[in-house]
Amino acid sequence: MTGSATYQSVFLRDLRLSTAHSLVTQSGAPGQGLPNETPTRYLQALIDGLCELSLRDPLTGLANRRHFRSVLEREVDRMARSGEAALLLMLDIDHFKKINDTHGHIAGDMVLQSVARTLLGCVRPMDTLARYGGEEFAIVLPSCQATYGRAIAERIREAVESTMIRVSPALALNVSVSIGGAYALQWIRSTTQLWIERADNQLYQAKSAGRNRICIEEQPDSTVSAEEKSMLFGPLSTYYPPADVDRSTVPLADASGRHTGR
Ligand SMILES: Nc1nc2c(ncn2[C@@H]2O[C@H](COP(=O)(O)OP(=O)(O)OP(=O)(O)O)[C@@H](O)[C@H]2O)c(=O)[nH]1
Repeated sequence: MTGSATYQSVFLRDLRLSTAHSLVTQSGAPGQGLPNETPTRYLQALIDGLCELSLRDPLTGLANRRHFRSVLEREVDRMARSGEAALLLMLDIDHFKKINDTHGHIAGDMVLQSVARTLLGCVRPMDTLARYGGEEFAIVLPSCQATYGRAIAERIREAVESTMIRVSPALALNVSVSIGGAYALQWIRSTTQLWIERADNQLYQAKSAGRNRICIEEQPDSTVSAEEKSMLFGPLSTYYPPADVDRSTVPLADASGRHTGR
């Protein structure tokens, strides 16, 4: 569900360039001021604008779930190569149904937009913030040391809790969020699905423990031996150094983390 927008059936025969033009110019996406010096430049800008739109959640303007999943895939890949820690936070607005039920769906939408703005103010340009579902948001924080994760999540929790949201001239609301977090493990090839499940599991615990709180998965002990590491990384290589090469100087893994023998 994506807010209170009225959905109409779309007939392919009715789709016109002018429809795409209106969509892009009204969205605030890049390409909003479409250049018209040449047809090629115009069409390229229009396509760029449509591509940008396809990655965004229409209500909040944040990355949508599909885009977030692809960012997460890239992050898992990048992390397997660089070995830098990355944190995934899943956030859910507490008792959001009550807001809809008490103040109406439009007020609920305004709360979602306000929380999105608050979250945007808490993250770095390199982080990706998405609306993951109805009242659920997700943030992936690359290069995030384990010691900082809780402090960042706490800053986010406090920022949401302390923001008053004016939904009408006579009414301001404030909401809280529960946050679950998990680090991608540097020495195990994680999958995005597993990573999300681990963070979601922490979110569930934050909700169960009373809401408006943070649960971050303990970092498992990563001081594994070189031998354990070599068993964890990929298939065993068939490469063995020639007999005259000192085997102790041959690296266990290449720059991409691929096992190279020994
Ligand atoms: N206004 C609005 N409401 C939405 C949207 N998407 C989902 N919702 C509502 O979000 C509510 C989610 O309610 P629940 O899943 O019961 O969760 P909750 O009330 O926040 O309770 P807890 O998560 O357990 O604290 C439902 O009432 C949905 O209708 C949206 O785009 N706009």
